[in-house]
Amino acid sequence: MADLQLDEPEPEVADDGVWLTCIECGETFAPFEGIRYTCDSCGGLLEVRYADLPTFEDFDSAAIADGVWRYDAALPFEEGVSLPEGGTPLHDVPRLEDDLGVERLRIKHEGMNPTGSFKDRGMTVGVRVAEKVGVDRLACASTGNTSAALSAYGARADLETLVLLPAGKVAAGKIAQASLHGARILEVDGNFDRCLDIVQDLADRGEAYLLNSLNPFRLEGQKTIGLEILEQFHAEEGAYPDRIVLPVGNAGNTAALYKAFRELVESGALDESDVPKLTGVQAAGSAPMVEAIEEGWEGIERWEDVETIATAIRIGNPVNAPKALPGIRETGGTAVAVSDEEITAAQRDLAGEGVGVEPASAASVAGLRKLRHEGVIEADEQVVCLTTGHLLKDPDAAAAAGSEPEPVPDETDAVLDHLAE
Ligand SMILES: Cc1ncc(COP(=O)(O)O)c(C=O)c1O
Ligand SMILES: N[C@@H](CCOP(=O)(O)O)C(=O)O
Repeated sequence: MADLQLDEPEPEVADDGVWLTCIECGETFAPFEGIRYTCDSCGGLLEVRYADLPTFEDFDSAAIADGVWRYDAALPFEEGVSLPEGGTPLHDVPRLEDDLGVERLRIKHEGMNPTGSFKDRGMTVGVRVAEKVGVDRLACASTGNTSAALSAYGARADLETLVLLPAGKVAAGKIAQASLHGARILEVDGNFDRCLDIVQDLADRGEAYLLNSLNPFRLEGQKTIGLEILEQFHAEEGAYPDRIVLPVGNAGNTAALYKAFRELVESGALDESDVPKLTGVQAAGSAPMVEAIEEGWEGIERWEDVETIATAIRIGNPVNAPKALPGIRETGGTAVAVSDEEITAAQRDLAGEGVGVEPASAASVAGLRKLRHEGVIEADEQVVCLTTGHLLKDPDAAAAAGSEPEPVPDETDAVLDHLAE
């Protein structure tokens, strides 16, 4: 990794060893005074910085199952608004591992979080910050999972929650969650990126506290995915994974995992050579990050028209691209686009090993298959695929990918006859 950029001296604005730094111009800000999501001077993305960076010994609670707050030494607080979250399984998938022909394949299933996706890890920190800075209303744009998580954590904190969703493009389970947790749901006649434009406008006008991944505190919670993978994999396999393959939408996870690894390298806990290669997967119908990597561009170009069965990653303007593109490049990773057919096939592959995921999550395994086929990922690699959301999030996609129920009469003999057919 060329430039870790984490070694700046603690600025005067720091609060208890925590501050915000602009990744573009380096300006620093007090973390909890005033509300800002981007740099006042240049509009660049902000990153949370710490005077003390942790080593693995600082993660001292008893078990991985303790989840996000096991990693409080890497976070701005000792506790958050918690349901609780994290501590997700790292599944073995022996048949898929064999079929794909890699030395080791494990599945980090973030669908096992309280609202069924990794977003909970970000919200436990983000909603805690909302409490600290004292806001009346939380808001997000969402392809579904962010809204489900924000609604639940907003309800937990007893804060008003507003979610803006692209009309007709959000899976049923996610709308049901936002609805029952009591969020006000606005269905926008436009795609996710337009919803986020509007939420940013609302936030700039002081109408709501934005809790998309543009909010740097969200990514602090999501860092714990990377910390957990390293600890779990090392405990069970005796080494760190060579590569982490993950679906990419707004590119928050790619940015968050990269930051987790940079901080560990900076503290001396992780050797640079042990940092896993971050490998992003997008749906072919919404792949601006893949385009930027393939073309060698410094930044992405926004895609106005996006379409995919994986509605969670139907995103044409990934806001975290300035943090995530270096994450992919500096770790020696890559990015690949997969078709909807490849995504559905991977969803079936995972389900066949008992791991139920939504389409966007299956993109990681589809991407691994494609890169393995192309020889980019080699047979001797130890790989973790991140599956980001639970199968029940999108029951329609699951039913369409699965088998049809077979009608039978209510007689045992008739059932046996049917089975014998
Ligand atoms: C299920 C699921 N997978 C993957 C993603 C992409 O994650 P990121 O936006 O962090 O790239 C999202 C949302 O963006 C999601 O909801
Ligand atoms: N897939 C996301 C899109 C928004 O991502 P965020 O991480 O910026 O909140 C969703 O579930 O809405």
